[in-house]
Amino acid sequence: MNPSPNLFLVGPTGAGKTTIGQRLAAHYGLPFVDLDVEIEARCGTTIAAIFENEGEAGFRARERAHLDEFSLRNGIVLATGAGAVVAPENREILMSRGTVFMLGVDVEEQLDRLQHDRVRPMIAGDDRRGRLEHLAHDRNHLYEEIADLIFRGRHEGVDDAAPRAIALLDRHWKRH
Ligand SMILES: Nc1ncnc2c1ncn2[C@@H]1O[C@H](COP(=O)(O)OP(=O)(O)O)[C@@H](O)[C@H]1O
Ligand SMILES: O=C(O)C1=C[C@@H](OP(=O)(O)O)[C@@H](O)[C@H](O)C1
Ligand SMILES: [Mg+2]
Repeated sequence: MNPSPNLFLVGPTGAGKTTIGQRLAAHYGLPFVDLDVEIEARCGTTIAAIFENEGEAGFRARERAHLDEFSLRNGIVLATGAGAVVAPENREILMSRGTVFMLGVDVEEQLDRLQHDRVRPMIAGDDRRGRLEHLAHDRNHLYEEIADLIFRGRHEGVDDAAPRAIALLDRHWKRH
């Protein structure tokens, strides 16, 4: 059972916050919220269009407001976007309002999983490898800093990853 109010998924793009998050929510019988989906629904447009029309700063402002709102719910599984941890106030919100579960993944695996993805603005354009390496350098230490527990992704399908993540969480909750 989940003794803490919320479960927050953080980690790099393509780590599986959205996909594994849904599996975790279904397993524990908790509502699932994906911050990016909520932002798109509320704004009536796509993340890519928000970046285009308002710049990254506009998206970050919306991300901050949505995180503040949804993290106040009780007993949800919430998938953040990979950049949500960059703002210190967001890290504070995540640490103080739930269990922070980091899903890790390395650049090689990200390139493989996201090879057909054309909608994520932070990795759009040339030199995707370089962009991912840069993001990893800037952000990985922030995920690790706020994480209550860390799941290390490997080259495996979601059907193998999800039960591993559940087993890790179960062990964590038994100890806390
Ligand atoms: N072992 C795995 N764990 C998580 N996602 C995986 C795995 N293997 C493949 N994928 C795929 O990687 C893609 C990116 O996952 P996604 O949930 O969108 O990541 P995030 O929300 O963290 O950016 C999805 O298409 C997902 O099906
Ligand atoms: O890396 C980032 O800053 C972003 C990651 C995306 O979420 P995923 O982590 O689900 O790709 C989404 O929030 C937005 O495109 C910005
Ligand atoms: Mg996602």
